[in-house]
Amino acid sequence: MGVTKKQAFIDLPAVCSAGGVVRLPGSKSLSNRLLLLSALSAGETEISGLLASDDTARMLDALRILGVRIEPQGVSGVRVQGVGGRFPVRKAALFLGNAGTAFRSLTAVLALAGGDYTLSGVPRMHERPIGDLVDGLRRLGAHIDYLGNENYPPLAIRPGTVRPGGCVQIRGDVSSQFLSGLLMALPLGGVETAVEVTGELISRPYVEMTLAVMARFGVEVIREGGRRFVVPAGSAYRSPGRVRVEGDASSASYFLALGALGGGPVRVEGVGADSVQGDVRFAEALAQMGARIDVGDRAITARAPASGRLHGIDLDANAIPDAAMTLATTALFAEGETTLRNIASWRVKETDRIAAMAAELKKLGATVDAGADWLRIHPPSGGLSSPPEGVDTYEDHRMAMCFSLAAFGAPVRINDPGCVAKTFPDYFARFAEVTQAVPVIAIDGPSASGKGTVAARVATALGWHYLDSGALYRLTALAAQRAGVTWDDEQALAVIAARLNVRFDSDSVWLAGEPVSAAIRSEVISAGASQVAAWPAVRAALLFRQRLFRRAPGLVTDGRDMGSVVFPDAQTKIFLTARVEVRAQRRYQQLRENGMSASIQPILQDLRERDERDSQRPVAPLRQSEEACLLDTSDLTIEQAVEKVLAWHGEAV
Ligand SMILES: O=C(O)C1=C[C@@H](OP(=O)(O)O)[C@@H](O)[C@H](O)C1
Ligand SMILES: C=C(OP(=O)(O)O)C(=O)O
Repeated sequence: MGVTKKQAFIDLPAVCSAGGVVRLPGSKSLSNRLLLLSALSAGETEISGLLASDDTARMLDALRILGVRIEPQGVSGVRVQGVGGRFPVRKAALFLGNAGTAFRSLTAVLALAGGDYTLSGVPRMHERPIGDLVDGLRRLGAHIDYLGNENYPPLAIRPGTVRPGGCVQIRGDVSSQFLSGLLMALPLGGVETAVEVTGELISRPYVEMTLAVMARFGVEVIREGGRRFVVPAGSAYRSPGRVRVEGDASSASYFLALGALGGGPVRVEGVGADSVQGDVRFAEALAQMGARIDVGDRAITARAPASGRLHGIDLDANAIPDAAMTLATTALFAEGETTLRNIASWRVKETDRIAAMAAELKKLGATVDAGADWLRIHPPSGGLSSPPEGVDTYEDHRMAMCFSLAAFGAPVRINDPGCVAKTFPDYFARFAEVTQAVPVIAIDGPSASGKGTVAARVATALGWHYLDSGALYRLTALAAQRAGVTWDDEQALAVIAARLNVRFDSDSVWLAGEPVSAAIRSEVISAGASQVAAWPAVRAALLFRQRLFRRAPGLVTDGRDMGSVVFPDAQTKIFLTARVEVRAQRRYQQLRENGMSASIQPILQDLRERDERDSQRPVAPLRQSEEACLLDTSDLTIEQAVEKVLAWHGEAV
């Protein structure tokens, strides 16, 4: 289940359990720090386990433009030829996307580098503050101009009279990346410089990570209390030769949550107890919610609580701003409310994450309260609702990944899923590997083949849900007729299909509160259904609607494109047919039993024409897909056909 960058949405099936092993992609924060310090070092550095994503691509591109030689090595490694503190290219324009870790650190480094540089990013990057860092750098004598709004990128950096030394103050309450960037840049000055943080220092573990990475490259920053850091005279980066990037602890959070929600165990490999990433402490928060967690040296495992259900928590999440987002969607399934505090930085990340999270959680039925720096989630009382318009992701990779967890409650449509490329391009494929979707038996076949009768009986036998997908097309035809819309008006029909107010119960179909089981079976509406079903816009409008029927414990569905288009991942696919003469005979008998007069010839003729139309139409034509088992019921009773389907299903599980 991969996604492309431009894909409008991905429909995640409802998930009933999760378990397995995930080898984590490299840490974004470590990858970009290691790349930068390798480039600034004397000597060559081999980095393995590097993250391949948009954020690291922006850093790699920038360093190459600055004249750093970087060659790929193996599957996920690079060899970086360090420049010994001086970039060969003294004038360049750098585009840094929405990579905070690249933008902030390169601003600091280039401000002390003595060249002419412009730094820009995507529109959202230009809304993410950088004033506190620029102020700190200007105090050191850097020459930086704002090219757009004051205190925000894009920036122009010119050679200044930079005199590191003494003590420079920097604010730490908007982003820790300002302090991290400044600290990483100061060894370029060569003289002792102290940095003093004013205001609160948020996201502190990321500063610890910065100090750990600098130490690995030979620069030991001296700490004096919690807010003063001294970069000693004569500090210079030296390559450690080889470094390996840990797995990304923030990316681990989604899979650990899956383990906690879906039974588990889910084991993430690549981070563990000795990690330098603060986000490993997400596992503790999950344990507080009741999950069973094992933290090993290089792996973490999560399982659901013995009681089965997580419970809400009240947490100061300042130290784990990224992974804390995962708690917000995990909270949808917890007992009681969850409050996340001290998360003001969420407002200036890829989007205003407090506002975005609140808006989308509400769409799923949660009650949400939010303040300037906190968020409280009350899980939906009557089960999750799944908005047909999809969950919006605000060009924020973490929104997309967090909301994949909603699939534990209902099928969910995630809009713009390609935004995960910022840190985890194959996220959805990995998600599919460790989750077990609610099973589907998809029965496709031509008109009057008996597939509906067989499917409904199989559903009853298994205690599963049943979807007669053809009924949705019939309902669209009927609703259109009632609204005075003709069956050739594709766009108007699509609007009707999207807004169908329909309810199925055990033996009736309801349209806008009125029973219509008989009305939708009339010959006129049957012909209308076939006509409206040929319109691509109608099929698109009904796609998610059909997928919404996939709920635990399972779904049996019949139609024309159930196995090929609507549920391509169905566990059991059947193409159910019968000779056209047999189908005509069955339809004839059915009509007679219902007291209608009928003769066989026109029925036969009509079925032949309908077969032709259904198999020739350009959108979702009726044909047996390769994986589908062929069930010819010409010489079978209904009971025999049902038994056959159940037997095939038994083999598939
Ligand atoms: O230094 C880093 O690598 C990061 C620091 C954090 O940002 P803030 O310090 O802005 O909270 C975090 O959210 C970001 O994803 C990565
Ligand atoms: C805040 C994030 O990114 P950035 O490094 O751009 O700040 C993030 O990855 O959640």
